[in-house]
Amino acid sequence: MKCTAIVLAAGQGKRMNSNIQKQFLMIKGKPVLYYSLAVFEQSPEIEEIVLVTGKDCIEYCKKEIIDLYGFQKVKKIAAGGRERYDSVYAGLCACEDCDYVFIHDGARPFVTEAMIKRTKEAVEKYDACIAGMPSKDTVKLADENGMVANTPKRSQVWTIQTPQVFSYSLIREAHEKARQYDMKEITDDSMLVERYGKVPVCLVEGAYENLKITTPEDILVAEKILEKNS
Ligand SMILES: Nc1ccn([C@@H]2O[C@H](COP(=O)(O)OP(=O)(O)OP(=O)(O)O)[C@@H](O)[C@H]2O)c(=O)n1
Ligand SMILES: C[C@](O)(CO)[C@H](O)COP(=O)(O)O
Repeated sequence: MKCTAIVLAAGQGKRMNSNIQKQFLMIKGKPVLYYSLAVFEQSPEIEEIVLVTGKDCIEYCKKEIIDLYGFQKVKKIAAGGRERYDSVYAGLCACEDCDYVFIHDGARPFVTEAMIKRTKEAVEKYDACIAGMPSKDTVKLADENGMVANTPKRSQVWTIQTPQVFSYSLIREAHEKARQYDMKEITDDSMLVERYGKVPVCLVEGAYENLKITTPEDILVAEKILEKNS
């Protein structure tokens, strides 16, 4: 079974408020994007990596990341799109003969081999699975006036991460279908399978450390995690 990782690095990082896109910011001397690529590169489960980045960043990624760190499994670099789902779709179109696809945010440097193994086992059984963790906080749903509408039971609330792993045909078809409609509320790939995929999506343990670098304080947390793990 051929497993391909699509690593997303085409976002603008507006919430980071930095003139360098967050996936290229340095943490402990290496770009954020390096860390997840290195885990997929080393993983015996992953045969190929498709990197998705901005059209203007393809040359930079080739020279300063893929060649510099010697990533052999990055077989394709695709140009991403305006929204995350456009970039995922570009990645899916660049995959060749792939059975399972691991979709991962390049802005999440702390994916691990254990997560890859757990999601691989789950996808073989269910065709669709996503990494996440039970919510540590109570979550409220708000109404349009900023008032509390509802409190879901915390034991049923998970915060969702990547990798999100699917059988290739299932996620490709879900994306094709969704592209016929308004996708503005779509923030992850699981939502497309939930709507169009007709199979339940399995939740798999990720890690609280598997944070997405989103705002400036996340860089400080990421540095601390790297120090602890080194
Ligand atoms: N058009 C896009 C938007 C996002 N991403 C990627 O998807 C991941 C998660 O997205 P997010 O944290 O929302 O990144 P940005 O869109 O870059 O951030 P922001 O929303 O703050 O602009 C990141 O690795 C980002 O590079 C992408 O490849 N293409
Ligand atoms: C897919 C995702 O990482 C799940 O948490 C996330 O939804 C992508 O980024 P965003 O911050 O929601 O745009």
